[in-house]
Amino acid sequence: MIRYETRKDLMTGLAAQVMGELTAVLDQKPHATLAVPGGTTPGPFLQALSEAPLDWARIRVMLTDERFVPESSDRSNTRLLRKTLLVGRAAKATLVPFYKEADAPEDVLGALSEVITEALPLDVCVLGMGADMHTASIFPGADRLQDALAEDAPPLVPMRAPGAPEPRLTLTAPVLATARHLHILIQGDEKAEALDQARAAASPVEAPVRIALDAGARIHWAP
Ligand SMILES: O=C1O[C@H](COP(=O)(O)O)[C@@H](O)[C@H](O)[C@H]1O
Repeated sequence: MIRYETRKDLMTGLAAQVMGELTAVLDQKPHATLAVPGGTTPGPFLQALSEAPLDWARIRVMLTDERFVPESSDRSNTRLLRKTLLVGRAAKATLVPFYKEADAPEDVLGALSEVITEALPLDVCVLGMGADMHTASIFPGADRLQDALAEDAPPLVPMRAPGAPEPRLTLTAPVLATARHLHILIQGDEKAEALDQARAAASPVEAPVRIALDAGARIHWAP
């Protein structure tokens, strides 16, 4: 685990690492795909990354997961992305959509899966984690947990869980675990304790963040 002294150091330090990884990827191929989390943690990291001197026109940006709410909602991860990352230099990046208006995520699953699949595999993936050890929108006790963890899971699945107030769409374990560069971004003692609990857990069924831990993700933490 990389321990930063302050949350500011955490956000700028991770942004610098992601910038380095994206630079190396773009040296090797025409396009790079970056996946980032939503939620309450990553805002300052996304802001720091938006100023990185990268050839953003060659970068596709997607979320690791989305709450099934319109962008007008404060709970929209897409809204967070537009306000923090897709500004300044990074405004030239291509946003891979994770939401389309409909009654239920199942109604737009086919269309979204198509565009998301075209942008895979992930070159760089930054994941968040909840205190309940969920990552992306793969929650313990979720209705389609086993589907999302399966080796042959499709890239995207809808998810409903007791701890999630709205339905979700999430990237699945095979997509996350095969990202070329994989990071977990967390802060605070509660998350550090949850991570210890996940390390001790029997499997990703109990602690979905184990998908990333077992795949060798680098953990970035500050108090
Ligand atoms: O609901 C979500 O939760 C996780 C963790 O979010 P945080 O607010 O505890 O930082 C996040 O990684 C995920 O993208 C989001 O949809």
